[in-house]
Order: sequence, then structure tokens, then C-alpha cells
Amino acid sequence: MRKYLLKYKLSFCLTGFICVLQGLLNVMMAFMLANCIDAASSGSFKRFITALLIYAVYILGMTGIDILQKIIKPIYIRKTMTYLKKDIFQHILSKDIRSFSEENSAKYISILTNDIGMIESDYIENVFNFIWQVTTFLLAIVSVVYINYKLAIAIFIVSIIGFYLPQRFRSLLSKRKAVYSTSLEMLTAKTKDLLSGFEVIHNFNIAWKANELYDDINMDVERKKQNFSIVSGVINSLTNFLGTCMFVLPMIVGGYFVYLGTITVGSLIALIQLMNNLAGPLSQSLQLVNRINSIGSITEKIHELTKEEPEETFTHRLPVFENELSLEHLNFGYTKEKLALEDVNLRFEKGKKYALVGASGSGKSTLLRVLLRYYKPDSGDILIDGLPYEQVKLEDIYKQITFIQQNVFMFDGTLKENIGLYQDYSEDKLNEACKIAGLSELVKGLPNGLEESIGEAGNKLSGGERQRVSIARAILRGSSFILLDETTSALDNKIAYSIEKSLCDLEQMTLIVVTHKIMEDILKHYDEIIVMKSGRVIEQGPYDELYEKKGYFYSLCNVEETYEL
Ligand SMILES: Nc1ncnc2c1ncn2[C@@H]1O[C@H](COP(=O)(O)OP(=O)(O)OP(=O)(O)O)[C@@H](O)[C@H]1O
Repeated sequence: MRKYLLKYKLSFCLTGFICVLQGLLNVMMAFMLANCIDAASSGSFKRFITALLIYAVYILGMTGIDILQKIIKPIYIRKTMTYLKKDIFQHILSKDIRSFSEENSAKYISILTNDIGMIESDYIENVFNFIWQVTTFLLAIVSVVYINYKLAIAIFIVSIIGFYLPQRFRSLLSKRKAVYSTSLEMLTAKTKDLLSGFEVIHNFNIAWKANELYDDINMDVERKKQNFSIVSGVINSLTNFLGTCMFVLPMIVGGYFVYLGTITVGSLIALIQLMNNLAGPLSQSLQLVNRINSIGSITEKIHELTKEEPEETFTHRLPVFENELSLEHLNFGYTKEKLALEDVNLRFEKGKKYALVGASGSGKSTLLRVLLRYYKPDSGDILIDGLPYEQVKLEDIYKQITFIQQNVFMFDGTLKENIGLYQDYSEDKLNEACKIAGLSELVKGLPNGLEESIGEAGNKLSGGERQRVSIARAILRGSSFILLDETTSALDNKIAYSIEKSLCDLEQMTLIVVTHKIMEDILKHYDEIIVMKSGRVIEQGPYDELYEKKGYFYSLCNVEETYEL
């Protein structure tokens, strides 16, 4: 956290310096009062007026410093918080897809909202308050030593106790805060989940269940917040008690010294005022230390998120894909108990078109995820142009492969921005990509053509149109490979046919399509159909060959026909 605190060193030092000045002015108050009282009791009117004038200048100075602090501190906080959020967001975005999807996205949202809020209020603000209070306390101690050192020793002993005890409570408070922060994360995740399922909740009349789920987690969060507040409150009361002791003890000892004639009444008044600068700031500092330390768990979470990942170790570059991608005796399981891919042997040659078919759960999407390097195979080899796949720089792999999923992400922008993804492409290239992806008719019909805004998350487009946008993206990018996972599922058969045919006509493009549409017209365009069952490739070859074989693929075709009827 220090990295963020000291990012803007000058601003930090300036704000800290103003806090030190405030501490100094706090302590000076005692001497101002003593001076006024001494002047008033001296019988000299001139001395009294001078003392009052000095006091007025002091008050003006104090107000000026206070205003300055109200201006400088927000500037520092704005800069630091902006940097902190930007840094965390950049680290989230720079995660690789695999490690990003290991966490629920609500966790990231919670860090960027709830936890960041706590860092500002409990850490950054309190660091400055701490500087202010500690300066006041230390200068008050020096002043008390100056007035009477025996009294200072008594105060010092109470301070040591005052500092030691709250340290004992620190870890308890930090644990409660960690539990509270985790429950907030879960609340954010659950709220996001329930609101995303708004339509389903209404269609299926399960609002009662959604309310129940929300109530449970809401109550849990509030209970944990209450526990945290109770622990924090009790600790504060105890530290306040220590602060009161700090105030009362020197009063008793100081009164005794006046009785003995060791110090004057004027000094005693200054001492009484200084007590306020000892007891209050000490108890405040102790509470502030507790609150600053209570964000320990959040700091760890942020540290974990922003720690530099070890550099990717790769030994090969792959500027262009030239020949083939081959899989040899590949095994992979999400769990140790069950293999999702078993002894898969395949060759994907440059420019050829492959359709992956099979029953639901047969491993088609898993195969694509392994090809995207989201998961490492448990055993077996993948070679790309003869190079071991795992050792080729990931950036090169993603330049060669474009993955188009079922849910296409759309930015709130124009159609052109969404197709070109903010890169500059010539009109001709854009139109060509639209033509292949079957978007030309849509573009012609829009009042502003490609410049038409498509709304938040592309909500002005239909599901099929969004999928065609993603196909146009892939074509524009000029990848060697396109992996499609049920991408044409939202398209009617006629459009699906024309798009898949256009993609199959792209000579240089290697196409691997996961499809449930077992239709002769579409599948005949593929060089090879790969049939999967229970994680294994059980048949492969061109459509006619497989159909005539009258094996598993044949049965799939007939199921589909029966279904279509
Ligand atoms: N993240 C995961 N964790 C654990 N098991 C998973 C995970 N994803 C998929 N599986 C399991 O792996 C197997 C293969 O799933 P996969 O998604 O690859 O099938 P599929 O052929 O693409 O299915 P569909 O056609 O229904 O999309 C299934 O048994 C599935 O339950």
C-alpha cells in the first residue's frame, strides 16, 4: 500500500507537513492561553493588549492552515485514488483469460468499489490524521518536559501502557474486517447474479426465491458488519478509557506539585491545556492505528491482485501459421476423476475447414478451450507447425486464432467501432467483412449505416446480428484460425448456411466450428467432420464418407432429422 501512498511524494509531503503544522498550532494554544492569563494578572494593559493581538494572529494563522489543508488533502486523495483504481483495473485487464476466469468477476467489482472505499476512509485519510495527532502528542510531551520533567515521566508510563494494549486487539479487528469484506464481495456477486437473471426470475415466478436468497446474504453481511462495529466500538471505549487516565493522572500529579510550590499556577494552566493535547491525541492515535491496521486483509487482497506475474517463459515465436496444428494422444480432465478429453489425435491443416459435432457434454468446447490454452493438457502433445504449443508466445497464438463465442460482447458504440474494435480499416475492408459475415443488408437498412450506434451491450441488434458482428471482427483481423463455438446458434438456418458457406470459401482460413446443426447442406462444405463422444474422437472424415459408414454420425443425423420433423 505504501507504493500508492507515496506515488505522489510531493503532494504527500505537503499534506503531511500541513498536518505537522496543525499539530504545532494545537500545542501552541496552551502557551497562548498562559501568556494571556499572565498578561491579564500582571496589571499592565499594554502587555494584555499585546497578548491579545498575538492570540488573534495565532487564531488567523490556525484558520489559514486549516483552509489550506481542506484544499491540499482532497487534491492528494484524488490523485492517489485515481492511480490506485487505474492500477488495479490495469492489473485485472492484464490477467490471462485462464486466471481471470478462475475468480468471479464480482470479486473484482467489489475490490474496485467496496474495498477501495475502505482504503480511502480507513487508510489514506487516517494516515494524515495520525500524523496530525502524533505530532500534537509529541510536541505536548516536549512542552510538558519543558515545564516539569517529573510530570512528563508519569505521562510517559501511562502512554506506554496505552500503546501496548491496543496492539493486542489489532489482529482481532483485522480478522473481523476481513470477514466483513468477504461477505460484501459475496453480496455483490449475489446481487449481480440475481439482477442478471431478472427475466428468468419473472418468467418462472421465482421472485420469492430471489428475495429469500438476497435476504440471507443481506442479513449475513449486516451481521458481520455489526460484529465488526461491536469489536471496534469496545476497543475504542477501552482506548478512550486509557486516554482519560492520561488526562486525570497528570492533573492529580500537577495539582500536587502546585501544592508543594514546585510549579506556578500559570504553568499549571498551561499544563491543563496541554493535557488536552496529550490525552485526546493519544487515544485518537491509538484508534487510528487500529483502523489503519484493520485494512491489512484488504491490502493483502490488492497486493495479491497487483503483484507482478512471472514473465511468460516461451522459447518459440510464431509470426505466421504455415502448415498444421496437431494433437497427439491428448488427455485432459477438469477433475482427476473424469477425463473430458481422452486420447485425442487430430490434425488441423492450414486452410481446411473442420466441424466438431457430438452430443452435449462430449468435449467439443473443452477441445477449443485447450486449443486456446485456457487449460494445459494432462498428457499428450500439441504441436503448431512442429513447435511445442505450450512454448510458443501466447501473444503469437492469439494473433493467429480468433475465438468467437455464443455470447458476443458488444461495446456501447457504433457498428463500425464494434466491427473494427477501434482499429482503422479502409471502407472496402469493412464492407468486405460485412459481406462475408452476412451483415450487408443490415448495414444498408440502417439510417447511418456503419456509423449507427448499437446501444448498450449491442441491445439494438438481435442475437443473430451480434453473432454476425463477431464473425466480421474475425475476418477483419485476418487470423489464420477461426474457432467458432455454436456461434451460429442464434441464426436461422438460411443465414447460418450462407455465413458458414462464406467462411468455408475463405481459402487461407483454417476453420474449426463446434456445431449442433447436423444439416447436410451446411456440413458438406467442411473438409472434415470430427465426431466426438464422451471425450473421444470416434469418427472423422467428410460428410458423405461418414454418412455412408452408418455409424454414430449417421445416428446423429437421423436424430436431428426426426427432431426437425
Ligand atoms: N469448467 C468445468 N469444470 C468441470 N467440468 C466441466 C467444466 N466445463 C465442462 N465440464 C465437463 O466437461 C465435459 C465436456 O464439456 P464440454 O463443455 O466440452 O461439452 P460440449 O460437447 O461442448 O457440450 P455442449 O454441446 O453441451 O456445449 C462435460 O462432462 C462437462 O460437464
